[in-house]
Amino acid sequence: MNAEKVSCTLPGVELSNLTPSKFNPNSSVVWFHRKFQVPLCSHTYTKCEASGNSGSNSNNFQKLKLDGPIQSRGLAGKTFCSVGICTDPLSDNECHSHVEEEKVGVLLLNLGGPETLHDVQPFLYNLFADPDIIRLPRLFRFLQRPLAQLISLLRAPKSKEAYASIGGGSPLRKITDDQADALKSELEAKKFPTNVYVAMRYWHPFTEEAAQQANRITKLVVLPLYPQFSISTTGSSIRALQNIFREDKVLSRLPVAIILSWYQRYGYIKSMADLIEEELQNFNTPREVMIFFSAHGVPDTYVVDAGDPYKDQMEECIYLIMQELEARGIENKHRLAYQSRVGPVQWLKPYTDEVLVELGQEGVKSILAVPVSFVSEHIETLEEIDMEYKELALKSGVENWGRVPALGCTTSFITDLADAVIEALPSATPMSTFSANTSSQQFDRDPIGYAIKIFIGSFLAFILLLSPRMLSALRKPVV
Ligand SMILES: C=CC1=C(C)c2cc3[nH]c(cc4nc(cc5[nH]c(cc1n2)c(C)c5CCC(=O)O)C(CCC(=O)O)=C4C)c(C)c3C=C
Ligand SMILES: [Fe+2]
Repeated sequence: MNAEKVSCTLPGVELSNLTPSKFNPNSSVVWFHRKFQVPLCSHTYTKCEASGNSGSNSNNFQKLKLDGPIQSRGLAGKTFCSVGICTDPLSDNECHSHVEEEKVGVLLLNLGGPETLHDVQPFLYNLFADPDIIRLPRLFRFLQRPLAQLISLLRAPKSKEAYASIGGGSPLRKITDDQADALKSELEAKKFPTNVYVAMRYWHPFTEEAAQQANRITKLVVLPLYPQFSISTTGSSIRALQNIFREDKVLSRLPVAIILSWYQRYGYIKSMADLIEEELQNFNTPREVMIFFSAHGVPDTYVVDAGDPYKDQMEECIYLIMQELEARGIENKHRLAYQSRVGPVQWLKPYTDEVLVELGQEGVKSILAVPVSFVSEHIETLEEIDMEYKELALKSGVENWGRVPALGCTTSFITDLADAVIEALPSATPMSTFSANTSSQQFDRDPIGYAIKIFIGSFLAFILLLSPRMLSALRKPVV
């Protein structure tokens, strides 16, 4: 493959083999995430730049001028952007000699889910105790754990009901284990023997357990099972990893390559288009079906204040899938909406439930739902989409409903993930060490002060949570 190469060095990080998306082919600018110290797709941030680069969006990102424009390139009619990872697979010979003496590991990052109904409340506690999920101002961070305790207790009955309706637990662990096995086999078939580990953020096997297994390897590729980057998902898991790696003598020196997002990879886009094309055939009049992408939402402030690239990446992802479908002569109408909001704040709009009602009222008769932020079946596909949204759509006048399955272990998809791992390997460097002031560190320094804060925090959280608005928001349908 002959890609135009652009390379440039920042202290500790080398950017090489950058390939831009068609959105920004002549740019010589790459946006660099301060916190993760990893370069991100240049095109994702063109909007920040266009808006004068003065908004709070730019806070987390640092602009890096390259020594020449990133050249656009065509690859079977597609263009890609995989800034931060090497996008040029090495030739077979090179790959061989490069990796034979290494013991390479792949760490799959995922959310995790309760395996039994008994696990639901502690799982919810872990989720809400994550400062990347409930983002409190620094002054109120001491409220995090008491708030998590209260919110998880309040939400648990509703969540348990939902998990009960899909068989009493989340299928996420089993599916992720299957994906890990499939990826390992695929990498072996490509002559890249690796160990593949699973690191869940909020349930077993926890990130800490997985990281310990990575102790015996010489190079690690971190691959989130989220196609698009969000602070609340990939960002949170990487923060957890960085905390673990910083504390460990061996891990802190381990060369690591992090794939921040891969929604723009052609293998993924093609696999999604294949699923959609196949599922459309189940309708009597496929051309009249509305392709309805439903993405997991995040609170608005993530994007507006914290510069989360999630929304931009989601929109580009949908654009790329629709381009691929158009290239196959499929020109159906499509919509994107965001599901699974929780709590009293505003989330990304439009909301899935509201759009479904609108579509029904507008006379749309056939809808194909496409879950797009996740690659496994889970509670939000099996319960929220298949049960709640389907019922809502049918009640609103829609007559024919279908849903695209999650990618799971689809061969073309796993093959592409394997390619992403191989391409990322050359960019592995020891993880950067940024300092995070976690509450556990605070406990170590000042246990009495910490206990007082927890007590006051619990009290304030209790009052806050008893407000009628908060109560009803938390009891809203499943997330
Ligand atoms: C890209 C995917 C996801 C984003 C972004 C995300 C953000 C996010 N989620 C919550 C709150 C909850 N999420 C819950 C479950 C859940 N979330 C995702 C994915 C994303 N979340 C998945 C795949 C799952 C299901 C896991 C499983 O068990 O199958 C839950 C628990 C379920 C429930 O009680 O409704 C909560 C709560 C927030 C607040 C958030 C962004 C800030
Ligand atoms: Fe979620």
